[in-house]
Amino acid sequence: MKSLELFNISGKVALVTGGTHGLGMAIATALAEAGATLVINDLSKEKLDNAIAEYAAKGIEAHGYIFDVTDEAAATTAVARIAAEVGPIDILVNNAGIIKRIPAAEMSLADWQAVINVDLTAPFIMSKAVARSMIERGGGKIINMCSMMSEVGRDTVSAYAAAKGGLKMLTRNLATEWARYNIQVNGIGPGYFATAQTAPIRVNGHPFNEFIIKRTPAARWGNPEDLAGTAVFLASHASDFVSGHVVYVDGGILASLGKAMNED
Ligand SMILES: NC(=O)c1ccc[n+]([C@@H]2O[C@H](COP(=O)([O-])OP(=O)(O)OC[C@H]3O[C@@H](n4cnc5c(N)ncnc54)[C@H](O)[C@@H]3O)[C@@H](O)[C@H]2O)c1
Ligand SMILES: O=C(O)[C@H](O)[C@@H](O)[C@H](O)[C@H](O)CO
Repeated sequence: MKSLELFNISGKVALVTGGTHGLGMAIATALAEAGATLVINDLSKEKLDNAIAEYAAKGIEAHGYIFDVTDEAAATTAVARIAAEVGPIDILVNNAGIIKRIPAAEMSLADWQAVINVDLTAPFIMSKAVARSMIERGGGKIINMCSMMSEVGRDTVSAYAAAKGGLKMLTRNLATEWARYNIQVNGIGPGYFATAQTAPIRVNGHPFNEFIIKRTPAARWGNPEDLAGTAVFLASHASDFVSGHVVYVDGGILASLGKAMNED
């Protein structure tokens, strides 16, 4: 295979959970542009309908399925329906995620568990739901959406950091168990990206907004499209001997200690 052909994923079925907007939509768009048949999921019909129209405007046909990724029975049923109606899933992107920014000492157990359920337990549920068919068919690709918080902490995001750190280790463990079946399990660790999730801390004049621009060596927020190349790489034959890694797409944040106040 010639090198660029390695990135062609024509004929593959890709499911992007929570793929109705933001980072999920950017990744899903990249996978569809590289040839994949696109399936997206989210919690509401309204979100799916809006997203399907947005994909259609880009010339992409997206198949939408409503289910909660934390509900094992619903997720397993949906994966079987997708296999019957669209085709068995070759590429799973565990993208659906939530964050609750609450100081640890004030966080309720219910809030903690909600974050762990969506950000850590659901990727386990979804990976398990697709694995048997991938094993039977000789391989597959699983991509987990990790975070800067897979590596470092920050005030107010203890549950999110625990989940995303756990997701990095789930990635390594599933990679270990399933490499023998030609299933590659990897993660993408986005730095700080301009999406709805970061909207509350991205407003002009907000100290965190200034901090991120200063703290990121590339001196900007990421645009969702910055993830496209990494997503296609990890979904394609180009990464067939790459497993258990998290690729950080962060404008250099993790490589850098940052600057002191007077070092501008
Ligand atoms: N935005 C960033 O800067 C950033 C950085 C690093 C990692 N991430 C991660 O990337 C992923 C996508 O981020 P985003 O900013 O686009 O998020 P987002 O909140 O904009 O979108 C996530 C989607 O997941 C859906 N979802 C939530 N719970 C669900 C459930 N139980 N079942 C099905 N769908 C559910 C939501 O409805 C939403 O549409 C998340 O996992 C997030 O933690 C985001
Ligand atoms: O409050 C926060 O610090 C942010 O929301 C992060 O958690 C990012 O969304 C992202 O996951 C970083 O990689």
